[in-house]
Formats: sequence, C-alpha cells, structure tokens
Amino acid sequence: MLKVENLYHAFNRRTILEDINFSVEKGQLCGLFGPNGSGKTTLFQCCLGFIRPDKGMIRFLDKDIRKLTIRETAQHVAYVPQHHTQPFPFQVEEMVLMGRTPHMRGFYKPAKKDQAAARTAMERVGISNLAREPFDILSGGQQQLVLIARAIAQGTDMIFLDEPTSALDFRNQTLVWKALRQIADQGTGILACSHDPNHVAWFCDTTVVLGSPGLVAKGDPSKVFSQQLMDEIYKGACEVSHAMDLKIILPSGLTRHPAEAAGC
Ligand SMILES: Nc1ncnc2c1ncn2[C@@H]1O[C@H](COP(=O)(O)OP(=O)(O)OP(=O)(O)O)[C@@H](O)[C@H]1O
Repeated sequence: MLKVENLYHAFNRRTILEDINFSVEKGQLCGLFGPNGSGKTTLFQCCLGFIRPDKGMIRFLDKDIRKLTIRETAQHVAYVPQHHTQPFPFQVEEMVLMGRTPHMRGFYKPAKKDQAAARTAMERVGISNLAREPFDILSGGQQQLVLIARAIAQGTDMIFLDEPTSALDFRNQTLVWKALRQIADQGTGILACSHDPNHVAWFCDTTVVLGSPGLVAKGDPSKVFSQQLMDEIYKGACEVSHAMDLKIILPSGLTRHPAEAAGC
C-alpha cells in the first residue's frame, strides 16, 4: 500500500533521513518509533507530500505520490497531526464531518452515509457526548480524540497519525490503540508514530525504528525490540522484560518499594 524506497532528506545540509526503505501493507498497523529529533515527523511530511525529499521514491497504491492530486490523496489518505489549531468555533460533530469532505460532491452537503460515518467514528473513540461542544474549548486530549475520529470518518485506505495518544489519559490511550488495531484488522493500513515502545510492542504488527540519521531496525516489534536495540536508541535508559507473553519495556533501575519487598 505505502512503499518508501531509498529516501534521503537533509535540512541545511544536515542529513535527517538516510536510505530509508520500508512498506506498510493493507491491514498492517505500523509503529514509527525513534528518539526525539530522529526524523519521524519529517518522514511523515515526505510521505504526505508536504515536503519533497532530496532523493528517493514514495509510492502509494503503486502510484508515485507526486502524481496524486490533493483530492485523490485525501480520498485515500487521512492524517492526524500532532497539533491542530482551529480558528473557528466549529462543533465537534462538524469537525468530524469535515473528514468526509473528499467524498462529497456538488455543494459539499453531507449525505446520510457521511453523517453515519461521523457518528460511528465518534462512538469508536468515545466522544459522542461531546458532539455539540465547540472544538476550541476542549482539552488537548479531547481535541486529539476529535482529530482521530475525523481521520476514521474519512474512511481512507491508509491513516497516518503523529503521536496520536501523546495527550491522552491511560484509559483513552488504550481505547485509541485498540480502535487502531481493529481498523487495521478491517483492512486499513496505518502508520502511527509513538514515543511509547510498549504501545508499539503491544498493538503494532510491524515497526520502523529511526535513529540518527537512518533506519535502525524494522519488522515485527516482538522480535525487533531487543535489549540491544533499546540500549542503542535509549543509551541504557530501559530494560526489556516480559509479561503475559508480551514484551514490556521498563525504565532501568526500578526497585520494589522497601515495604512491599518486605511483604508488608
Ligand atoms: N523545516 C526544518 N528546517 C530545519 N530543520 C528541521 C526542519 N524540520 C525539522 N528539522 C530538524 O530535523 C530533525 C528531525 O525533526 P523531526 O521533527 O522530523 O523529528 P521527530 O523524530 O519527529 O522528533 P520528535 O520525536 O521530537 O517529535 C530535528 O533536528 C529538527 O530540528
């Protein structure tokens, strides 16, 4: 579905992306992972055509993305940015309905199926109760859920999400990752960037790990997330452990509370 080949990009002669190669297939949830400044947002921007890479090829559904019109791109690809400012006080349901715009014709009046898609997307991320609230007064986490619902309502072949759960509480983080897993299982390709290796390990079936300035590893996170890899990217800050047959990445040097260790 998405194929990135030999991608290079530099800012002010500083190479950020070097020889990046990976693909995301239909039905795959791919976690894009790497330390601050490793180029995740830059890679997203190249894939979405917001910046033109210095070298390399990005294909979407076997087409060079440079040849897709904005409308074609929006019909096939949804994007959830890290931050979004909305200058007008649109209601939440209007914001989510905007995701349907690439599918509307004529006077851009939403049809019943557009309204149904918006309602389903809001239910999926648990924000139906916010439908009539103005978007601009919501908390950062609630706004993040609205943008995810808008991308889901768009009903595209592929969704890009830039740190989709960075502002969410524990329950909503889990809710969103489970929703992404289900949407991928229904055939959508998803590339989601995250700073939490556990989310990638628990919910993603593939990962792309960026370092400086290139690709450090890729593949099944249960195989890729080794102690050696974590040491390479986090310089000894974490330990790879296991719980319930899953990998779990813990901060290194954790000790049990003395009272608990004494069995109190
Ligand atoms: N327009 C730009 N001009 C110059 N340098 C830039 C530009 N955009 C990004 N960079 C630099 O490229 C590097 C990678 O930035 P990018 O935002 O892609 O990283 P990231 O992995 O998404 O980081 P984070 O995890 O902190 O969000 C950074 O050092 C950043 O300063």
